[in-house]
Amino acid sequence: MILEKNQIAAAEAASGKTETQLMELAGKRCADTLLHEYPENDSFLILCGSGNNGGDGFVIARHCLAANRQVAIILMLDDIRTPAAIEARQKLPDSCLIYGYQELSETQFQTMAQRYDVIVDCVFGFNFHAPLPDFLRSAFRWINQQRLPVVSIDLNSGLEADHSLGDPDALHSELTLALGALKPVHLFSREHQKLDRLIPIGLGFAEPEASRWIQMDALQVTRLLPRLHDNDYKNTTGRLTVIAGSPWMAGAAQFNLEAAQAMGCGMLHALVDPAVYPILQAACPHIVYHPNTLSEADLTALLNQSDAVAIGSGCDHLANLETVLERVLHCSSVPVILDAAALRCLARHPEWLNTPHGDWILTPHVGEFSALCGRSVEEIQADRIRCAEEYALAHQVTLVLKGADTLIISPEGLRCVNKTGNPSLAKAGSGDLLTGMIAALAARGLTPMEAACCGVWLHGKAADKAIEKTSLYGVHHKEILAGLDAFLFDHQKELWR
Ligand SMILES: NC(=O)C1=CN([C@@H]2O[C@H](COP(=O)(O)OP(=O)(O)OC[C@H]3O[C@@H](n4cnc5c(N)ncnc54)[C@H](OP(=O)(O)O)[C@@H]3O)[C@@H](O)[C@H]2O)[C@@H](O)CC1
Ligand SMILES: Nc1ncnc2c1ncn2[C@@H]1O[C@H](COP(=O)(O)OP(=O)(O)O)[C@@H](O)[C@H]1O
Repeated sequence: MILEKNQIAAAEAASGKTETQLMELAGKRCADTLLHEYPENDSFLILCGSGNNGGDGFVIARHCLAANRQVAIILMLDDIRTPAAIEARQKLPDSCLIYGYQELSETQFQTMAQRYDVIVDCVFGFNFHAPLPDFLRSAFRWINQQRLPVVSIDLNSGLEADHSLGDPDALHSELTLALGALKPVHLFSREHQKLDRLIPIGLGFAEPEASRWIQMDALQVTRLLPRLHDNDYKNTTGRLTVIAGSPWMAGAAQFNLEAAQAMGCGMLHALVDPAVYPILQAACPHIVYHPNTLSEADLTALLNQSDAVAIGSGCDHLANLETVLERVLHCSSVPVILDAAALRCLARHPEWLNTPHGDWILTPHVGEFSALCGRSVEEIQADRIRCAEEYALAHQVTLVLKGADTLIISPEGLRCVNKTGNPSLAKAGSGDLLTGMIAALAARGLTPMEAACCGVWLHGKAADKAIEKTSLYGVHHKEILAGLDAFLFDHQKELWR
């Protein structure tokens, strides 16, 4: 379950518990987790803020003291502002060591931070808004530089709940305990590398009725995957046209085609530069090839017989890419998946986006997205959700912003952050496989958002399966496709009707 900041109050009210009761529950469960995760003689230094996140810290301190752990609290901000936190502070035993950060010298703070085994970060929770005040920034920067073990409660202090990042000096944690539900920022843990491990702490919240967040899992993906029927034949199992590859880059087309085939696409056509045709014919003999110099009428006829079109992977040296792309974008009534060179071409022709168009799925990595939206890579990475959403809504496209935590946004603003995959995918060619997979799913009749979410999830899952048998270094396209096949084989019964 994912809750945005403005949905939390409703979840809290629907739980039937008061703020104090929720804090007691959260604090107890966090303390139990800490006591379980860290050995008996480990001590805790709890950094508390002025809100309820700080209140959680007081409850945690009380339970850790009761378990005979060595505990000290540092009040990082001057006042305690919320009634529940004030109440939790009052319940602390007199024996609890409590210091005010402003009263400690820098050296005293640093000595304490190093003397305790674990720093528990209860400075800011979901109501933090960047930037960090300077006095905290220097403390956080120092803790991060020393790589001290930090456990963050709910959110790493300095991260913003609804955005993909927050302040660049947000605390880095080795463990974060997410309270009640995941917040959007938790989904970007690999992308911003602010936390190593996440444990959700349940508080009995119910799923919100309307959510913009789509969560994919094996069940959801197998529910969406097209079924094969006994009487199917090649034209009922997805007709896909792939426009890919060019001299010196034949492999991209091969990867598109092999991935689409592995995804069950029945009829594959490929429009390619004649120079790469002999290579592709040898690698993928089951495809029907056409030269990229096809007449306008023949290209239109080909598009009319397709259920989806993929264009751009490895097309960097395709002489007439611009003409072909313009034709595809304006004549095709079926979903078009744009990758790599097609995205760069689209960036040079923003006017194409501003005319009414069909279903387009754009699959940029952050560099390609930077060219498309005119923002710097740093600006996008600092707020991937906002940048991607503004673009998808303004241009009415399905956007697949690739990366370690690929973000998918529909033209209506539905969002999905993918959690499958691993760094074995950080290799040239991985994106070409993804394009083939999404395109095949779109050709099989999934909506653009379904095809994108399913394709990205399966691509990551295939890589996760691949590293069960091959080293991270050694995974290449064959191992990924074998991983995909292994997943589909596991679900064979559900896919055959
Ligand atoms: N319902 C639940 O799910 C449960 C929630 N629980 C816990 O409550 C937490 C949320 O608590 P919260 O609402 O009190 O906010 P929290 O983030 O602790 O602090 C906000 C304070 O920080 C301040 N502040 C913000 N930015 C700042 C800045 N840049 N620089 C300086 N100050 C800044 C801000 O001041 P303001 O901006 O409003 O003036 C305000 O005073 C949540 O994360 C979880 O841990 C659990 O107890 C139980 C169940
Ligand atoms: N560290 C990672 N963890 C998970 N997925 C990754 C990681 N690095 C790359 N990927 C995925 O691999 C693919 C790489 O695509 P791209 O950068 O376009 O490469 P290319 O075009 O060379 O094939 C994307 O789907 C991306 O999300």
